[in-house]
Parts: sequence; C-alpha cells; structure tokens
Amino acid sequence: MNATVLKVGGLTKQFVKDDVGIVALRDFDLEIAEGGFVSVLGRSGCGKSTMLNLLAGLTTPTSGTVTYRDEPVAGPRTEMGYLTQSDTLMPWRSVTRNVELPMEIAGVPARRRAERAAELIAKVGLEGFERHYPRELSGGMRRRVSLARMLAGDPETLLMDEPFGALDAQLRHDLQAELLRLWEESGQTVVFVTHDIEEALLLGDRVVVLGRVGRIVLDRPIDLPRPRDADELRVDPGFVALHRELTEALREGAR
Ligand SMILES: Nc1ncnc2c1ncn2[C@@H]1O[C@H](COP(=O)(O)OP(=O)(O)OP(=O)(O)O)[C@@H](O)[C@H]1O
Repeated sequence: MNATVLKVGGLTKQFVKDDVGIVALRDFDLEIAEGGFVSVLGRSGCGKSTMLNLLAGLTTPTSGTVTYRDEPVAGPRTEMGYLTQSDTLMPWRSVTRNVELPMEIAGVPARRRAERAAELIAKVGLEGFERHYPRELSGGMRRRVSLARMLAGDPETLLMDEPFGALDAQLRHDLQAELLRLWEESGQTVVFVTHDIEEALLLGDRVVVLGRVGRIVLDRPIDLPRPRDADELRVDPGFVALHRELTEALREGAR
C-alpha cells in the first residue's frame, strides 16, 4: 500500500454571492495515494474545480482539512503543480520565458533552464514557437505552454483541471500518451479532472465519480491493462462494462 500524499476530510466550501450562500462542496473526504493516477469525473458544476483549488491550497475551506504528507495545506506548495482551467500565462513573457518561470523561482542556472524549457516545449509540440507571446498563440497552444510550465517545476504531484478539453482529437491523443509516459517514468501522483468518461478510463488507475456538491457516487480501481489504446479499448468488453458503470454513476450523481 502506497503512502497517502493528499488527504482531505470533512471538506465543505460555501461561497457567498449577493448575500446568498452557494455550497460548492459538502463534507467531502478523499485520500490520494503516492504514485497513483486518479481520474475525477463529474458533470459541470459538481464542484471539481473547487475541490482542486482546495487541494492546491488556493482557497480555504469553510470547514474541514486538507493535508499534504500529513502537513496542513495553508497555501500553494512547490510539491504540487496545478494546471488550472483558466489561462495563467504571463502575457509579457515569451513561451520560453513562461516555461522557465518555475525554474527561475527554484534557482535553476540559466543554461539548464534553457535546455529543459526547450525539451518541454518540444514535448508539447510547440517547437518553432519559443519566442511567441501568449497573445500570438491559439487557446490550445496556450494550454500546452501551461502544461510545459507546470512540468518545468518538476512537482511530485500534478493537479490537472480538464487539461485537454479544448484540444483537437489528435493533439489530445498525443498529449494523453505523453502524460502517461511521464507518469510511468516519474512516479508522480496525478489528480486529473475531466468530464469525459473515455478519457477518465484511458488514463486513470482509479476513477472517482462526483455527483452534486461533490458527493462521491463511485470510487473504484481501473485495472485495464496498459498501455491502453483508445481504439482497442472501445471494443474491449471490460472497458465497455466500465463505461456503462460510469455513465450510470454520472446519471445517479445528477439526481
Ligand atoms: N467564486 C465563486 N463564487 C460563487 N460561486 C462559485 C464560485 N466558484 C464556484 N462556484 C459555484 O460552485 C459550484 C461548483 O463550481 P466548480 O467550478 O467547482 O464546478 P466544476 O465541477 O469544476 O464545473 P466545470 O466542469 O463546469 O468546470 C457551481 O455552482 C459554481 O457556480
């Protein structure tokens, strides 16, 4: 049994808007084991981003606790990389300088920074765009820069909020494969939020299905053999049965 990296208990987050309280997450418990790839699946508005923001230490819970390796999470931590849904690239920095940022903060020497940034830019398929600024890129390209920037910080845990949702099918497939390769090589822990059942199954070794206000409707291991190929999986009876189970869980979660 792997050590627990992230643990949340009794987590509730309530927002107040125009004097009206909105509960985004209610009494949420979750444990994430080291080295795991957890897909978190849920419909729009069920609290997935709120959950990630809390795990990442970007927002404080109304009640409940978040710990990282048994230490309370009181703010962002360098061990965790967070790929948010919104674009957080710095508009005044080129692609290379955006990707170098976490290494600058960590004090990595300039030469090593440049090499690593070039490597990561190639990995996300953006060779030739190193000197471009975010405004000169498409939405999908900016997303890939954000991914490269997150990886540049070499975090031991990756929190990813629908990272590939806006990409075309081919690119999405390539980046999913790249992420799996990185994960298998590095032993990193991944929490991957998506609302795509196929993506959740293709990537995760565990799937957690959330219903309204983050109610956990299903939490189960995914023992499909790897490497997983989307085309082969679609006709695999085990995959088809899991797909049906998750579809039903999503439906149940909406009730
Ligand atoms: N800052 C905020 N102020 C008020 N309400 C908020 C805020 N952030 C989120 N909410 C509300 O909390 C609920 C959950 O939002 P959240 O963004 O966590 O959902 P989600 O599952 O990530 O959705 P999506 O898949 O569409 O990104 C929604 O009802 C949303 O309106």
